[in-house]
Amino acid sequence: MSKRIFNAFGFFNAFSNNYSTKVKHPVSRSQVLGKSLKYPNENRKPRIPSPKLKPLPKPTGRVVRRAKKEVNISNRKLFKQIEPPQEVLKEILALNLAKPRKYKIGRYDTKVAAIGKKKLEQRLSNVEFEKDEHLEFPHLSFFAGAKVATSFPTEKVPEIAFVGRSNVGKSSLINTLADTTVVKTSDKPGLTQQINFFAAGNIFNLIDMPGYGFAYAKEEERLRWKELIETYISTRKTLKRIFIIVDARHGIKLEDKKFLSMLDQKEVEFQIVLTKCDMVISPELARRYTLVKEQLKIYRNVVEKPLMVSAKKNSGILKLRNIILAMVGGLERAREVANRKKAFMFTGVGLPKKPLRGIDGFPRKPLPMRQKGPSYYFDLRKNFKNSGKQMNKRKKLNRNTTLRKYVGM
Ligand SMILES: Nc1nc2c(ncn2[C@@H]2O[C@H](COP(=O)(O)OP(=O)(O)OP(=O)(O)O)[C@@H](O)[C@H]2O)c(=O)[nH]1
Ligand SMILES: [Mg+2]
Repeated sequence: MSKRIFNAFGFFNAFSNNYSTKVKHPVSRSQVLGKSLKYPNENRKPRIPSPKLKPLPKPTGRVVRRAKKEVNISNRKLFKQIEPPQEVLKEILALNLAKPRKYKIGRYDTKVAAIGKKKLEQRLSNVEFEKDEHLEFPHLSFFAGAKVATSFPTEKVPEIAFVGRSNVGKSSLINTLADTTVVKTSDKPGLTQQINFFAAGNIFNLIDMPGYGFAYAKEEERLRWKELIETYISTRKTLKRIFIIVDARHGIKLEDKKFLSMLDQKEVEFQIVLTKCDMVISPELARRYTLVKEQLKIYRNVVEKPLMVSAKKNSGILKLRNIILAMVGGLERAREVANRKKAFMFTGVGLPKKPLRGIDGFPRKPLPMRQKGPSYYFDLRKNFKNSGKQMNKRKKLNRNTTLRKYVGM
């Protein structure tokens, strides 16, 4: 019996440190008083419990929860503890960057969402925010693709490169930036498999790189891309800046860190751009921005603050555009063209429908408006239309091509 009681005490002491709400008191009263569980009717001499065995105070749920929090704190919880800065929230709101919150209360959705936005606007009304100037970007055209370092084009004009993990949105960002669709994009990682050179007028080049990290391509192929990127970065003299594109949902990953360390070694300046911001709600985005800013403190070659953009919603693009134009010395020309375009919007005169590209890639000064009225080509088209019935198919086709040549259809 003494052995059993000894065991029971040991058990009790073990539990007294690690208490849980749901576990009952492990030692029954009968055990403490010396009654056998096997033979409950057997009367034994009751033992006086030692003063150490006083019943413990009942643990509350709060105590248990606090103890757990201190032990297992996940990265996600740490991330949630970051206080979103007011000026960042204001910027996100002003640029319409983030994803709108979803409210699951039926038909009152939009109303409640609007109230939420209004409240946020009120709270941030006294926070200062600098607006970006609207500038025109020169015409973008593909002129070279390099799979090996020997096929890099000659170094003539300043170059700006876009690098990042696969499928992060590098190609989409270049498209939105230049307001075109010349760069191919895909939702499958690994579409861009060579270094693509795009000429922005004859002022500067934009470089679309293959991604690093996971992609639908062979391991050796990906290693080759990585080497190609590194060669480009270390040998190119005209390279002005590298924009590291980071997914705003995931932040800086291990591959990014390795790449940034490599840039630090090679003394190349870089700036971070958080993209796909339209897929994150505003407090999360503000937290992500703060965290990224903090993580960048260890790198020497990082320049300026990270940028937040959404290629899909075309928000936050102006700032990136202005930084690039300022770097390559195209700011004045871009401002002039933008002003001309603005004047056209007000008066309706000054610009032709299809922009005519000048030597610098910006739309050139429009030609004088043509006089309205029946022209030679107009009459030509009319004649063809009427006489079409009598013609055979081949003749008709031939005439149509001639017509197209004249009219420019
Ligand atoms: N919602 C949203 N989707 C985006 C944004 N930018 C890119 N995407 C999408 O992300 C996918 C990948 O875009 P890409 O531009 O091809 O990505 P990439 O970095 O060039 O990819 P690789 O060439 O394979 O390295 C496409 O499906 C895009 O539509 C964005 O700002 N918002
Ligand atoms: Mg791409």
